Amino acid sequence: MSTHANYRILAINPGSTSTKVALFENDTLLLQETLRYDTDALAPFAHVPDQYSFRRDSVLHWLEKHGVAVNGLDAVVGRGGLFGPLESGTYAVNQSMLEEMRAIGPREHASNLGVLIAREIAGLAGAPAFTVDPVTVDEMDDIARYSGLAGIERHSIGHALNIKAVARRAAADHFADYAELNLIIAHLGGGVSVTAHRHGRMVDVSGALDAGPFSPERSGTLPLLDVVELCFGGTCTKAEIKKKLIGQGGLVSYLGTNSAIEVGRRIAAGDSQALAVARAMAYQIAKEIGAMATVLNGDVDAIVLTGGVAHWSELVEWIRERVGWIATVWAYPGEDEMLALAQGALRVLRNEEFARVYAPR
Ligand SMILES: Nc1ncnc2c1ncn2[C@@H]1O[C@H](COP(=O)(O)OP(=O)(O)OP(=O)(O)O)[C@@H](O)[C@H]1O
Ligand SMILES: CCCC(=O)O
Repeated sequence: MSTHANYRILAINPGSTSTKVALFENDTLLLQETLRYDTDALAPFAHVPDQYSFRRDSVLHWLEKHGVAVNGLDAVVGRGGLFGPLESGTYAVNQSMLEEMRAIGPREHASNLGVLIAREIAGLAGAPAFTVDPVTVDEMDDIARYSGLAGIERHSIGHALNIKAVARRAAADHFADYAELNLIIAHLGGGVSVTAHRHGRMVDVSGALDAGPFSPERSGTLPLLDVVELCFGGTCTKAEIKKKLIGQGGLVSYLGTNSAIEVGRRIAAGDSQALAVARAMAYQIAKEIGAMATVLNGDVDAIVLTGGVAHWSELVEWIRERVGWIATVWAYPGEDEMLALAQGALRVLRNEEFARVYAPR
């Protein structure tokens, strides 16, 4: 029998067109929904922080609809956000975080709203607000920071929340501790992050937004001089170029869809272009995994594939064919970021971990 108290935890995960909400009792899911917003509903907001009240109200309405009393919550945990670089862990939401997440500018990202909404609802509940493994978790080795041009550094931006949760889960499933293993973990979602983990630290990250393999909707690394031409060719604005690279790159640019499921269907129907592009995406992912093997000096216990695209068994096989010689490949398809958020909060509520304090570096 458990000796723990029971904790009610609300988890909030804002994505570009939806906010996922979930209510947990400890790590048991009680309710979950994806609150989807029409393009029209978000269109009036010029900047991500402008969506704050609209999204907060949608979460409050959801709680009301399900008869969930706000003052019965023991913690609220929001996904974050493009903070400055920080260590992996659970953070108590503080003023520095709120200020950074309210800022308008180049670091706007839908997940920035997670801690803002969490802090306000936690305030109503008289409960703590947390965030867990934000997208800027940075445990990179210093050597990995060099880009090749003084003044520009490589940065650690990726799917840290799911990657860290899967790392712990995969290690436990194989009777090991994450801190004992050397792993390469690739999150294959709308964006792709390929990461090297040395004994529990994520020491290199391919860069989910602007580098690494192409993905369903991102271009990844591109030939630089062609990008310079694109920027100064006079045909696109800065915002259009960013959108081309981040929302309309990868599968979208080649095939007009960000759905790997749709690409699989086209291949099954004999579409040779879809097959060539999908094989190229697998090739680039495998190549980045190979690069991460060198980061770990070839001492790799396992390669872990996760995220929605890891459901695609054919693509997983194409990757395995190229990297299987490095280490065994474990597939953990999908993601459970809501559970990862709740578990991060729970570790702190149960005093298994301290809540970290964010201070911009
Ligand atoms: N069963 C499946 N077979 C093939 N592809 C799938 C399957 N399920 C989901 N996908 C693909 O996974 C991709 C979305 O992955 P996921 O849900 O992890 O991404 P996301 O949450 O939108 O973005 P990100 O993970 O970058 O934050 C889509 O291209 C989708 O078509
Ligand atoms: C940067 C990682 C999260 C995302 O895909 O936007």
